[in-house]
Amino acid sequence: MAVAELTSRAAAAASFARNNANSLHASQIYVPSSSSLSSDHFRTRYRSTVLPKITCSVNQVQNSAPVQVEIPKDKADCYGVFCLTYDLKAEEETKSWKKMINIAVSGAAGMISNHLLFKLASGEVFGPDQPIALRLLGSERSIQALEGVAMELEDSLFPLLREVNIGIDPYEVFQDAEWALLIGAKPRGPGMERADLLDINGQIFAEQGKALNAVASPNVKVIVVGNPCNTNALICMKNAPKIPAKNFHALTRLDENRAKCQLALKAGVFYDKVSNVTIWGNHSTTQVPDFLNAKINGLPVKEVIKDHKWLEQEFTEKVQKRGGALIQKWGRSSAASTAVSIVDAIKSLVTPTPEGDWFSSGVYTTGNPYGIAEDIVFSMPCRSNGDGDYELVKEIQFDDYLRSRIAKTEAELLAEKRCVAHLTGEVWFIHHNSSSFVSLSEVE
Ligand SMILES: NC(=O)C1=CN([C@@H]2O[C@H](COP(=O)(O)OP(=O)(O)OC[C@H]3O[C@@H](n4cnc5c(N)ncnc54)[C@H](OP(=O)(O)O)[C@@H]3O)[C@@H](O)[C@H]2O)C=CC1
Ligand SMILES: O=C([O-])CC(=O)C(=O)O
Repeated sequence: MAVAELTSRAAAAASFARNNANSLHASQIYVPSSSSLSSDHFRTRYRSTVLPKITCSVNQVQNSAPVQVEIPKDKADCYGVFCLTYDLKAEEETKSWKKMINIAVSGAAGMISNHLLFKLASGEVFGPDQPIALRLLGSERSIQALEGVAMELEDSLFPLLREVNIGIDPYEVFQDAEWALLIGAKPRGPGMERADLLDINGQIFAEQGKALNAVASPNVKVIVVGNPCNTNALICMKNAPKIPAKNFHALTRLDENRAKCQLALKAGVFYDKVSNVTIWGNHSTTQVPDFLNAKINGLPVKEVIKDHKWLEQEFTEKVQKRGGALIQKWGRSSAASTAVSIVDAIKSLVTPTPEGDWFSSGVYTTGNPYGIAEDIVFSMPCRSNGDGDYELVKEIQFDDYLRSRIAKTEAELLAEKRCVAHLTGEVWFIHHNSSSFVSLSEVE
């Protein structure tokens, strides 16, 4: 296709391309054969009496090894308009643009991605001067659909979208990723809890953690969306020891947004008046939407909403169970609002947090100032100066109610962690004297 045939928006893309000719060649990755896994079996045992809520059915597990796949040369091909390479010379409008960033998205043919990818490509997330490359991960079952996604991206003529790669091998697709948005995972259906997905989805995040460790940018920021997202994020992090633990997030921003909406509704204000909302803990029905520290119009929520029983019961439960309520209505889990909340989560890391406010994210607890158990991924209040990193907020109040609720969600995450010991490299034993769980590190 000649540049002259492009429309004006695509022509703008072409002008950028001339300026960045070296990096502009997108490849579509077709991998016909499935990955090979090693069969290094070992056994892990669990006792349901200690952990009644989380039951693990994994008795025999496979250790995954790096995916070994060969990409036949004749199959390597770039995708449509993203194949175009241009000769040099910048045009005026692209001169001030930033260096392109690589964004990897798994589950790219799924419902959430179908909303998210177009927001990323539009510039809404990283800004109107930030060109991006999308690296889309699918599977053999979704490769056709992924091509459809790439076609729609092509047809949208986004000036900032410079490259699109699609593939089914995370070791290819995650190459040099600076952001990894890990969405691909089975969603729950009606009547299920998110933790019921651990057996099915946990392995995905072990494999993808290894791939990120091997090929992504060393400072890649990882947002895990696939459920149960906190423990999946922990699995991913443990399999990627070269990447700073602080870079891993589990998406709890949707819960924060839901909490803000319910508080606004009750107080009769627009939701932009609600701030300082923390979701503590797990993205599950034990999560704790914090109304003690939250504010409406700058005032403590408890001063504005006097019905404290409503806050403790109806409000809390509504936020905790919103995902399930939506599944009952839709027959599938929330997708559009999840995509919006992923956008919010990224923007919170790449723009400075407004003075005095904070945002929630599921992050690694080691070194946390709240006394929450170490070595889990727990939603906590964060602030960022906009460089992609964050700090935990120190000035937080606790009361007995908040502490007891936090303890419950903490216990659930510790139980989930034990269930996935085979995926995090930690092996747990039942101590023969005390009948309690001990980890290998405690035995040694
Ligand atoms: N943290 C949060 O706030 C939220 C998290 N979620 C979670 O996000 C995940 C994705 O949701 P959504 O995009 O709606 O789901 P979809 O079913 O639309 O897409 C999920 C994608 O995951 C991949 N996948 C991997 N393993 C499986 C499997 N065993 N069964 C089915 N699909 C699989 C598939 O892609 P492929 O074939 O290419 O691998 C599929 O396209 C789910 O786990 C869901 O629970 C949803 C809403 C909110
Ligand atoms: O409820 C689900 O399974 C999907 C989800 O995580 C949410 O909507 O919060």
